[in-house]
Amino acid sequence: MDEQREVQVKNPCHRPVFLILTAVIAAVIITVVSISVVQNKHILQKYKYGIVLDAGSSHTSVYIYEWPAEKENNTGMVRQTHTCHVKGKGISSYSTIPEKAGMSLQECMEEAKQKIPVARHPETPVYLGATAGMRLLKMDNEDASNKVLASVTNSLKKYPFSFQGARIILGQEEGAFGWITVNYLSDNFRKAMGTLGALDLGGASTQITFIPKQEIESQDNTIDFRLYGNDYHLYTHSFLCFGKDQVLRLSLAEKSRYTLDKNNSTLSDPCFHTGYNSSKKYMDVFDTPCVKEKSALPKDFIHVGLGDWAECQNSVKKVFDASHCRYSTCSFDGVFQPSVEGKFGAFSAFYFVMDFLNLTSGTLEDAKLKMRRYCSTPWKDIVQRYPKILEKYLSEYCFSGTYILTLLEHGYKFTSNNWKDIQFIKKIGDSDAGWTLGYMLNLTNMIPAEAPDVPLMPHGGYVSFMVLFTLLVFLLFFLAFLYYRRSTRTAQKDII
Ligand SMILES: O=c1[nH]cnc2c1ncn2[C@@H]1O[C@H](COP(=O)(O)OP(=O)(O)O)[C@@H](O)[C@H]1O
Ligand SMILES: [Ca+2]
Repeated sequence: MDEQREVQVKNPCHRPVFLILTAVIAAVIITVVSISVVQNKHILQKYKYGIVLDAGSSHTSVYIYEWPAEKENNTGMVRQTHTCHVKGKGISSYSTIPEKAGMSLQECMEEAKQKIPVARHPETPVYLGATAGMRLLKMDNEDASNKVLASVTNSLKKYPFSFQGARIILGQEEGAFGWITVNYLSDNFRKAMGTLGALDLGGASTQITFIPKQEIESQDNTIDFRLYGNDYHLYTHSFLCFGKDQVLRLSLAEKSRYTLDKNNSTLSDPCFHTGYNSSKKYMDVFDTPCVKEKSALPKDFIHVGLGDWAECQNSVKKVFDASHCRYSTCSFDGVFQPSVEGKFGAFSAFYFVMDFLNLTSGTLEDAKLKMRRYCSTPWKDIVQRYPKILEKYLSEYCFSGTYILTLLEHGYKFTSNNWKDIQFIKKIGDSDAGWTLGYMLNLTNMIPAEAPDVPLMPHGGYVSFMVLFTLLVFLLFFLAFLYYRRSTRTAQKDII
């Protein structure tokens, strides 16, 4: 008995008080750690979806976006999860059979139904934005353009989503929302450390948008945003008829005035490869409001290539009218433009063409040299080298590349010095660069004017802090206990 009592005195860990204390501390640690892990962590990650149809002049694409429901206002949370390219041409090509415009969207919309969870269908917004092809159709035949819009509206209403409207967006919106997209995806709004200008090239129009250093002298070219607590004063301009397909028509129309042969049936063109020879129709050139002066081309003509880059550039330059400007500086056609400033993202056809021609890096001089070489390559060699590329695209790359270099250098006034500031991009992360994401973010109010309140520390940091803090408390208890034990032993020894 005496021995047992002695052991109990020697080993205070067996004291009930100590055991209870240890249990309480352990319980406290487990509780604190569990609470910190669960706190702020969402039990189920729910996703929301949005669908935007980009009804371009050449074709329509359907984009599906996804974002975590509870992080709606955090920048960079929305990503593109699926893209569907509608078969056939753009909706404006259905002007004589408008009912087919709506039908053309069915396949991609069925695909969207499969991709988005059924439970989310009713709350998923669907937007259709039509760009320059429909702007031109409206100029030409407003009734036809209304019928095409009615047809796509009817078709989209039949799906279980929340249809939010089909409309022709303004050129300024196309430019500004493209700018929002590239800056949102680059996380520039949160960082607030400078923004990326946006250059979009389509088939029927082209847009330039950036924050200039100079004052914006024309009201038509300004657009203001307040995003995440910062004010942005943008310069933007959309050039209708300066998309690459319309400029090709303009330049063919121009050439037809002086290069037709005696029989008026052969049109010689320095922007097409030697040996290229294709039968085309008068309508292919003149059936557009962009070509104002209709000339003497016959109903059918032969388009013949000359493969001469320098001559091609001379002919393309004629498309830019630099004869008048009522501001301190202009790009072309009397449009005000301040000096280009900062870095730019150039996407859509800027990317397709420059990527194909291998011109997405290097100097402006390199690009010109490569173009000279490429345009002088005979057509039969080009066809042999790229057997898988669609002939329509392939035959036009010499023209399109020349047009892009001329637009950037002589139109927007980029120079050899700031050429490197243009980045040719298709995607940023998973998402395509283009106006659609910015359009949806704006319409769903997903970029707030003021920066949302953020917790003091991120979730991971908060958990680590709580764990370390609890361990520290535990250690202090332990040290206090050691100190208590040592002092009781010393007291016992003193008694003995
Ligand atoms: O793979 C490609 N190579 C070259 N051009 C392409 C390719 N894919 C699309 N494009 C071109 O990109 C342009 C897209 O224009 P879009 O249809 O968006 O017109 P818009 O923006 O003027 O309304 C068209 O000129 C189309 O031919
Ligand atoms: Ca476009």
